Amino acid sequence: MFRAGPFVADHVRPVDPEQVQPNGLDLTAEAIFETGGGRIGRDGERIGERDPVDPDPDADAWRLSPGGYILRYGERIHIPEGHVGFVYPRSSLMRNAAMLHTAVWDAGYEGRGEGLLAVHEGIDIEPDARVAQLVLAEASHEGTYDGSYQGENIE
Ligand SMILES: O=c1ccn([C@H]2C[C@H](O)[C@@H](COP(=O)(O)OP(=O)(O)OP(=O)(O)O)O2)c(=O)[nH]1
Repeated sequence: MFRAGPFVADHVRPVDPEQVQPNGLDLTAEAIFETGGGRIGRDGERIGERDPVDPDPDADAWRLSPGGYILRYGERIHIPEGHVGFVYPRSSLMRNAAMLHTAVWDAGYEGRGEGLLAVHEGIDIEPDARVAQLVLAEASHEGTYDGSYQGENIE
């Protein structure tokens, strides 16, 4: 069973009331990076160097041309035990021919995670704008997340 938005909100900080949705919680864009040069190996992986994209001060927005970017969410997310998380793009993002590609959010994970922002036609995104939605589904699991991204981007 997927949990309601207010339950998801209890596991995310900070949260503004307008982020709480019927079935999940909207996530905001905190930073956007260009990247490249990573490697996925049989026994490990290397994440490519990050180059932050600066917002255009005149437009008060990241002015993104077509390409792939890493987007970091502004919220600290904790996936509670007994659950698994999924992130979807806001449909407004998708309707502007941009997409967030995401992976599985494991029980026990805590951090400010990231997604792959694919821009197909060019788009302006304002810093701290809502771009995605986190949903939590009840799930059985063996153990909890203890990988290299545990606690990422938390001061
Ligand atoms: O779109 C996503 C999906 C997941 N995560 C976070 C939560 C998840 O628990 C963690 C690790 O994800 P995953 O297990 O898929 O990563 P991995 O590459 O297999 O790393 P590890 O070896 O640490 O499991 O990254 C994100 O930031 N973005």
